[in-house]
Amino acid sequence: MKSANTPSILSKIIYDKQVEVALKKQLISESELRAAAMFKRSGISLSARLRNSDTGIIAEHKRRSPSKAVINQSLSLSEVAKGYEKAGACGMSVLTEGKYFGGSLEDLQLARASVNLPLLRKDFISDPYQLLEAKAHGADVILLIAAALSPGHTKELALQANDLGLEVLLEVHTAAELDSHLNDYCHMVGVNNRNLKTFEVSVETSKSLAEVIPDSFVKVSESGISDEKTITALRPYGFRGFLVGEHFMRTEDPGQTARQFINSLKQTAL
Ligand SMILES: O=C(O)c1ccccc1NCC(=O)[C@H](O)[C@H](O)COP(=O)(O)O
Repeated sequence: MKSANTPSILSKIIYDKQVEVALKKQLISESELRAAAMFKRSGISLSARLRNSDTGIIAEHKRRSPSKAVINQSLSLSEVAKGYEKAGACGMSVLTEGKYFGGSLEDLQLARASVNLPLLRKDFISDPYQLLEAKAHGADVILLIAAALSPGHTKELALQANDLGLEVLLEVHTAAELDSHLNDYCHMVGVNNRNLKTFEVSVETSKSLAEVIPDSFVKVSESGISDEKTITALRPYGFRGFLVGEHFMRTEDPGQTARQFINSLKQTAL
């Protein structure tokens, strides 16, 4: 059993990420990142797409994870991205964390070159430098995880992201995190159904937090979604976005799996 002093997986990931960012800052300066062609690009709004969608799928590219180890390491990211776009996903989430998820910023850049979907940089962000990286590699949205940041830090990063033309998805696990961290620079609130200490997944987490998320923010349910019924059960709670990773990525053709999933959702929306 873990003692109270055992660092959680989230604090380990954040610590490693901060070390990595400190090294990267020595290799690539902020002004080099700002000089990237992508800096001139106008972002695509994921929140607007979710508000106007009957299905609301944000399809994720995820090779492995702390909870599942290997999911799928043999796919072409470009083919996965094109498959998701063809399937009718509202947006794509690209895990750019390397050590625990097997992703990279090159994955984000390749996704940008492959599709016109809004792209979420899914990573563990605690430094403004990472916002510049996200913009320079073609992201439209960044994730801020309340459990990993103080409320003040969250607000600062969200404001800086907005200044770069990036939308913000704030991830919460509890009503207390929502209460302390939500600010006007966020566009979407993602309720993570995965407990990052035990890795247990329960969509009840989304249901229980739905009513405390103000309607001005797009509600997104994240993790552990593997059937259409879960989505039809979450819609009456006001959820408009559904982040799906493993369910698509564990198949040989994630785009095709996403297409069947989205088509079946469209049938139920009729
Ligand atoms: O997925 C994990 O094991 C994990 C562990 C620790 C921190 C974050 C983690 N996942 C990131 C995500 O938020 C999910 O990739 C995303 O919500 C999709 O979840 P799923 O559909 O269950 O793959």
